[in-house]
Amino acid sequence: MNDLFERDEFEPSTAAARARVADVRPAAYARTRNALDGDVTRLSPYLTHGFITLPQALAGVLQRGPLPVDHKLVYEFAWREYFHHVWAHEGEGIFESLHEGVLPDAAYARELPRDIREGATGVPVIDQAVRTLYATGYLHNHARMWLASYVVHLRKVHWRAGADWLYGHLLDGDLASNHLSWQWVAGTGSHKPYLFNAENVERYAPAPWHSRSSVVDTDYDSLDRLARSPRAVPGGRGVPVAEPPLFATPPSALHAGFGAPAAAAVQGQAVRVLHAWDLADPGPAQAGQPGVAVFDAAFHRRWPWSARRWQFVGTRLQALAPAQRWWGEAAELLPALQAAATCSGTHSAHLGRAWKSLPWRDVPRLFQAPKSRAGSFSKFFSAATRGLRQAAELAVD
Ligand SMILES: Cc1cc2nc3c(=O)[nH]c(=O)nc-3n(C[C@H](O)[C@H](O)[C@H](O)COP(=O)(O)OP(=O)(O)OC[C@H]3O[C@@H](n4cnc5c(N)ncnc54)[C@H](O)[C@@H]3O)c2cc1C
Repeated sequence: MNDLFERDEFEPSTAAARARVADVRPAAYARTRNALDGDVTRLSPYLTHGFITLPQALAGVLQRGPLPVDHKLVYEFAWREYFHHVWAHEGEGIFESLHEGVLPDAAYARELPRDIREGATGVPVIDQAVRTLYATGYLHNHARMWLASYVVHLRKVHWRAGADWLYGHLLDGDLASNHLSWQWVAGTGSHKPYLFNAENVERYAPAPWHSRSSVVDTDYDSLDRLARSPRAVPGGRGVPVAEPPLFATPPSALHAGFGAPAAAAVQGQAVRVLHAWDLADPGPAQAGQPGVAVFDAAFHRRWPWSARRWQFVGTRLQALAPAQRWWGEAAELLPALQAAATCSGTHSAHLGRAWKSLPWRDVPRLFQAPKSRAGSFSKFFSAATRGLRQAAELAVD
């Protein structure tokens, strides 16, 4: 494995998130963002887990100079909100194909083959991506697109199997961005399949990723024919790497800090309710309020995480809610919170419907989304930026 991504240590603090914002160089971003060693922000774990919001991130970037509203960075921020807009309208529907892709759903296998999970396909770009994912919990957007395209269009594995696997290993795993991006690559959420070849990899990735003489070393017409044929290309026999385990409960080192909900501990107090998607510093109104961290066991049974992600989230929650970290079903956690005089916090769509009963504030949005479901990203973006010229005219914080 090359050491291109070894520097990707994600420290679970808002100082680290702010430092990443301070490092953003918008002109270089726009010019180089497609390259694996390009000037991307690596903000995604912090955005997913609510260390910082998109309005705050953009405000930080704009402190160093104005940007037009259609700047590439603003545009990429908008993808995140677009996917959440689609999730808000489609709900559980995002976990099914939004429409038929190049082949019917039944043409794809429902399990991810072992050689892909073990980074042993023999196609360097794929095996490098899997190793980087397991080593860092982060992948550049282009690497995610290559991986998803290979899984779906060449190996004929259903996008859902790939999406569930990738979600578990990412530090920034976000159900809307992840599952809808897989659908975009698969062509079930877009109008054509995303395909790539060895030449494309050579343009944007370092030498160890180059994949000449492999199945992707061909032209786009041939790739399109492969994508439209129900026959999978054969798997590989490369050198395997162990897939890190996923955990539906916090691994033992962290588990010690979690307890059953304890109504008596919050009786009559004003508390800040924290969860994995709201890891921001306390707002002015919350200063001095005790934090209660809640983990909804049903969510984690359905969506297990890597030890790295548990560590990232768990360490931060330990700092924010040193005394009360509750683990249980929503039906136990919510009644215990009712003992508090008031509860403040920020909602996340990752928490189930039951959690809507708390008096949360909504996640602050940068873009004013259209009321009805936008049929495409470009429709969403034009509706949300109509009449605006400068990024500063968005809802920056
Ligand atoms: C198959 C696949 C799976 C993905 N899964 C996730 C996921 O689970 N969580 C996640 O946050 N992103 C996901 N993405 C989107 C994108 O790859 C990551 O947001 C991006 O690579 C994160 O790195 P960055 O912060 O350096 O991005 P930058 O390029 O620096 O972009 C800045 C921010 O803009 C947003 N953004 C940029 N590109 C996209 C995009 N295509 N879609 C949505 N938001 C975007 C992210 O919040 C990102 O942090 C996925 C993309 C693909 C193709």
